[in-house]
Amino acid sequence: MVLAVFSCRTYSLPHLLRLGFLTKQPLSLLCSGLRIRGLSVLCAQSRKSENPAYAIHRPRAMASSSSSWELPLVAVCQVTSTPDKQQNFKMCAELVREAARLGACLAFLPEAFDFIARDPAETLRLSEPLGGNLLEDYTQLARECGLWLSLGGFHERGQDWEQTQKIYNCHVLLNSKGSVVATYRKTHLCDVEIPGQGPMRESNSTIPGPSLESPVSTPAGKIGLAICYDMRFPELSLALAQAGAEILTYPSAFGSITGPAHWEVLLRARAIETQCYVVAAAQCGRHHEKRASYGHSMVVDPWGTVVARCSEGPGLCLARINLNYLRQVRQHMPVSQHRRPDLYGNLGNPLP
Ligand SMILES: O=C(O)CNC(=O)[C@H](CS)NC(=O)CCC(=O)C(=O)O
Repeated sequence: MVLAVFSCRTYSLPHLLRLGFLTKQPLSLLCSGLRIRGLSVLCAQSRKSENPAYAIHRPRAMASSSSSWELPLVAVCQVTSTPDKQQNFKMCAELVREAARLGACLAFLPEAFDFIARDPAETLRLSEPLGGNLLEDYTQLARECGLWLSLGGFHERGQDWEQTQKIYNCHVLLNSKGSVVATYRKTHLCDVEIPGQGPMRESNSTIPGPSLESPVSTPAGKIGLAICYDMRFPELSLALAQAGAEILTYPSAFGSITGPAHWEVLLRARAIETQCYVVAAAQCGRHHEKRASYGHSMVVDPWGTVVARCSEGPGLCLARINLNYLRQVRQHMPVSQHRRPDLYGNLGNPLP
């Protein structure tokens, strides 16, 4: 059951359908709702998913803002990657197409959306260069759907593959024409041993990226790129915010022990201290015998409120990005002007 409140506005039928509401609504109710001017219309939608394999969590209706429907809508996709690349693409493509149908201008996929392998040797074997078949498939998907894609962590064979035989964990941003607009290679690698979670030795297969990327303008706002474990380093998020980021992204494959303890706290802290939106698409469920992820993809607003979230299983959630709200938060509490680099130095090097 999804509730949507339309307040004090008249919407065209195609607009509503593009927003994804009312698609399963009896036409009579749909039309009666549309005819009423200057009134709030409350629509209850019970949506029996044709595909019970994943869940859709729609944005909360923003009854107080009559213009909220014009704000950019973003979709956060949650999947369970396995070593089967084709199957993973199928699942991701299905969610991206659903995101486009619901009116999203940008869809976020998690770290390791391409695959999660059983060991470093398999990771290296399955990896591809940016110019490979998998990225070509995503280029076509972005074009077909007409939306931007944040591909949260691609196992990339870089230019140095022949010498190093190691890869980069590369966050790729595609525009709606399928062109690569930006790449960021994960700079903090996750080499940790948490009791009960199984050791993570990312550096066995992966080289740390050499630099941060300047935030990128998208239809939803200026996006600062990061990946998963990077969220534990507030210096990085402050550097991105200082360089103009309005949305920070942390596509992730968070562990099942650190997840319940740290995931939401870290994401909300990054949002509050930078006064940015934070978007975190996550892996969920069991990838193979040896590995599982926490899920709970979410969008946090610049005040620290979780405005959209998935639960444990595959699916997507949606949120609207309101940059006026972001500016208000920054105006009311101008923390960036109160910083004291004379006491603790500049946090993070300035970006180019
Ligand atoms: O392995 C791959 O194929 C892709 N890379 C990952 O999944 C990485 C390294 S193992 N995972 C994390 O960074 C989890 C961090 C985490 O769980 C925490 O910070 O608590």
